[in-house]
Amino acid sequence: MAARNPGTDFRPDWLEAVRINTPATERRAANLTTRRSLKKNWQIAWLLNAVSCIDLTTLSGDDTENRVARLCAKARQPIAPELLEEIGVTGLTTGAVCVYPTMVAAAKRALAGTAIPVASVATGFPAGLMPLDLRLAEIRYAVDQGADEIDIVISRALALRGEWGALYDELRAMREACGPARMKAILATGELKTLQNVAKASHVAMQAGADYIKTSTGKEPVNATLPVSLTMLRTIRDYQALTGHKVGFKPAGGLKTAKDALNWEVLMFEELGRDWLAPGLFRIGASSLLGDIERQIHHNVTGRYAAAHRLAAG
Ligand SMILES: O=C[C@H](O)COP(=O)(O)O
Repeated sequence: MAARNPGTDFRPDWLEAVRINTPATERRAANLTTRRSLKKNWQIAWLLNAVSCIDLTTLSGDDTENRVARLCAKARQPIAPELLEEIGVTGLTTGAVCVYPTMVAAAKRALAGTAIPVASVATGFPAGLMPLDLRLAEIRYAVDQGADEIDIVISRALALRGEWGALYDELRAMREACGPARMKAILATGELKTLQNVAKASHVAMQAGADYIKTSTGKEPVNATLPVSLTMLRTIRDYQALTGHKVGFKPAGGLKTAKDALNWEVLMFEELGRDWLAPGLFRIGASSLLGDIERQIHHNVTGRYAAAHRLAAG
């Protein structure tokens, strides 16, 4: 695990220095994913790495303890063992599981004896439209239930009004409420209107001590995109240059295909380097990505596509 980001005092001067060239960002994001083509063995390695970085997620109104237990079984054994045996891989798990606060205890029980962390969303996920004291209480509840990581949502209204100091204060209080649990700050970038706002919100979250910055809840009309991710990765790079602290990144929402996973890994590698390709600094938030990755690995290993029912991951 990477050392935690302690955050800094609020530094509005760092926000004022933010400059975004939107067309150039879009071009770079488009080029990055077309340039690199991965050979079969490398593709298997990158796909396995992606699995180890997945926050395997269920965030549905009809979640039950049984569904969470099934999700945790997949987190423990994300890829069919006979496939892994063929390529000599052991001990592969997902990066974490991610659930609602009332499901944390069930997830902890189902993952007992493993090192797989349980992440809980909190702070009135997904909209965050609750009084701050209730949002903080929800964080404390989830930590008390055993959550190792907390995925909080930012107040979009504060970002849209440019009230960055107020946003910093809220996020700092959330970071404190998290205690030993790592904090992932969800920016809900699809609702922030401009890349400039995305970059500024990223800075504020890191200054407040976020351990990861995360694009989306999965519930906005527009979730993770490559240009938004590129913008966030560059603020992570700036923040490291300014403070020496490494902050993680979590794209989330709508990532469903092996190709998506590879695209985001390439983006991480090109912009931040190898250190950011491990679960301590990279997570992929996804409820329905694992199945396609497993199909792709099966295809690369055996030369044919498996019928969906033959694979452990749905
Ligand atoms: O944080 C994770 C997201 O909820 C996952 O979104 P998804 O259901 O579109 O994969």
